[in-house]
Amino acid sequence: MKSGIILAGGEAKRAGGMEKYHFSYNGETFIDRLLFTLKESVDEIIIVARDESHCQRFVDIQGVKIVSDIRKGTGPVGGLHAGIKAASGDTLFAVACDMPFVNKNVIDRLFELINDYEAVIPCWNNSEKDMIEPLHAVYKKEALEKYLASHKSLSLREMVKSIRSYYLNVDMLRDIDPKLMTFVNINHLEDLERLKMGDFL
Ligand SMILES: Nc1nc2c(ncn2[C@@H]2O[C@H](COP(=O)(O)OP(=O)(O)OP(=O)(O)O)[C@@H](O)[C@H]2O)c(=O)[nH]1
Repeated sequence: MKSGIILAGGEAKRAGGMEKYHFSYNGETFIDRLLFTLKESVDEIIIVARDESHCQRFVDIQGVKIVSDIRKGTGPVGGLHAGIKAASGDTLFAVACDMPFVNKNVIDRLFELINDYEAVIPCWNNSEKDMIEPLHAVYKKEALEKYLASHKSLSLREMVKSIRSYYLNVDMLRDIDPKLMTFVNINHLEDLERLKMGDFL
């Protein structure tokens, strides 16, 4: 069984404390766009809010589990921790809520490639960016549980290092997402303006 975990907490300092999941593109909120896409690829969806009162913002959404951080203030990895505890799937797609163009075919490809690995993490190996995409990645729940249970202070980077990951060069996804729009993420209000101007398209 596959789970999708949407991380919706955090402080969004770079976006002036706004709720990034509620940003919109083409009249659709980011969270609605994500839910629409994830429903096609996973068997259950979990939204991880920052705390109980933040959970209330999502209660009208049908057919999803809503949980909040247990280890509060620990960033995205804390959100993952709470999401994993609630997940019934053995494999999961973890995604940030600030990604408006997440692509179903890309998610399916990441799930297909996991085989005996503990994670499939897209990575940029070129001049555009030199980074990995752990918040648009597929993980085996068991591997994350092991890390999270045995570490008092949580670090996404450390977690990723400690598991057996397949780092998938993003160029391998261009056949299904030529401009790699799936990885666009909106962290700053200026990014949102650029999105509205069509800069990312
Ligand atoms: N549940 C939960 N989600 C988080 C937490 N921190 C970040 N996120 C989510 O993880 C994703 C990536 O977050 P970042 O952009 O790194 O951090 P942020 O707090 O949203 O933004 P900045 O304050 O600008 O760094 C986003 O979808 C956030 O909503 C957290 O502590 N708990």
